[in-house]
Amino acid sequence: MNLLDVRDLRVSFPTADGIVQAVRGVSFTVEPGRTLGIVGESGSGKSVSVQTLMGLTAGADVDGEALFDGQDLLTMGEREMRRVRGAQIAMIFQDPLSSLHPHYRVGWQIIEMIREHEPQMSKAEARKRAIEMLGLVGIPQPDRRVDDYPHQFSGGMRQRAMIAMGLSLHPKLIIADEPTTALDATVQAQILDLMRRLQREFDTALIMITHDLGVIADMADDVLVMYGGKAAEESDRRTLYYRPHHPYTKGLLESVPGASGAKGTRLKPIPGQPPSLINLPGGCVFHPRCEYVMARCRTEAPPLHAVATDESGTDGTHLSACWLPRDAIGLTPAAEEMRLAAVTEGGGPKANGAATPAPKTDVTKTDASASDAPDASAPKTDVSKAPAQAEPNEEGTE
Ligand SMILES: Nc1ncnc2c1ncn2[C@@H]1O[C@H](COP(=O)(O)OP(=O)(O)OP(=O)(O)O)[C@@H](O)[C@H]1O
Repeated sequence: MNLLDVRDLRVSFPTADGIVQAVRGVSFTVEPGRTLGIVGESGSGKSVSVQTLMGLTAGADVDGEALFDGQDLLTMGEREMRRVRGAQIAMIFQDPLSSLHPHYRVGWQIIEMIREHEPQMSKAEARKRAIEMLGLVGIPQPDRRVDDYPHQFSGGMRQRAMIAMGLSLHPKLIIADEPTTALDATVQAQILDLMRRLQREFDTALIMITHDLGVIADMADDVLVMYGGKAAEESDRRTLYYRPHHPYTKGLLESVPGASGAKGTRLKPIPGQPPSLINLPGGCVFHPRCEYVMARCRTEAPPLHAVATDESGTDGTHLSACWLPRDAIGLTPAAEEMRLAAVTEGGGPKANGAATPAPKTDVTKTDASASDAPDASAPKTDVSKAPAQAEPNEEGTE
């Protein structure tokens, strides 16, 4: 049974400039003990999706359903939500100081959190648990460091302390939002390793939000690729890396060294910028940047639908929101031929390796003032990290 079942989540923010449609109908599930990686460029709606689940998007208009252990997080009262937050769902952020208060000792903060959720526990017992947890996450001399202030810890230690705090109540689900982005590569690898180890030990489910495909390759069982507030593609990690269907996923893989299943190919950044979430382009939201754009892409938004999982067809677990043929998966010459043939037949310009921005007159607007040209307020592309080893960490390649 799914631990978390998010259905058709929609989140928008009314602002002076217009309505920011941050999340536009996203569905995903997380099973106990498994890791869902959510990946996409800056501004694709990753953080807003999970913050909404935790009741942390004040002022937003929210719609949809998010069943956690059968209970809808989106309709939960604040009191109930406070019980769930921390005890059942823990959040780990990029900046540990967003969780650790600089003026209080690290251990005291962990102890307070434990006692808030388990008031029957004595201070001494809670302190013992805090020391145990700090030891478990690799803080040296935890019985002494428990009395340190956050500034006495290095960045990596603070991140470890936040993980210790997150895990001290043995939550069923951890949501980690770019947990290692601010850390150098060695510390990042140690922290990810630690999270994997603890996850196995406690059988915790994990949602890992990142723009770094290397982190996804290291950690995720399943992957949700987001673009413009929507799911572009969903599958298990291996299918995503070796048999991507959506041109956006393919573009992400081709823009990161070592991430693409095709060896020896040249790096190719995705041209253009993500769309403004106030003025979304009509049709497929990715079409202004897509090298395989066809006539219908400019007017009809493709639904997320099952595409081929491998050569034998679909098993229903590989979903993509793209009009290209269902069998056009992967980075092989045969798949590329299939895509190019579809583009020719579909009335698009011949794909020549460069994005072909759609002419403005062709675009069906989502509202009267909409423009397909990304505007200045559009977030910048930031899937730019170059992980040393960005392939799925399992044996065998194809
Ligand atoms: N409170 C808010 N009011 C208005 N717009 C918001 C608010 N919070 C987020 N947004 C907008 O929602 C969109 C999605 O933001 P989100 O933080 O989810 O993106 P992301 O994919 O997590 O990117 P990043 O990796 O940069 O955090 C962005 O355009 C952002 O500016």
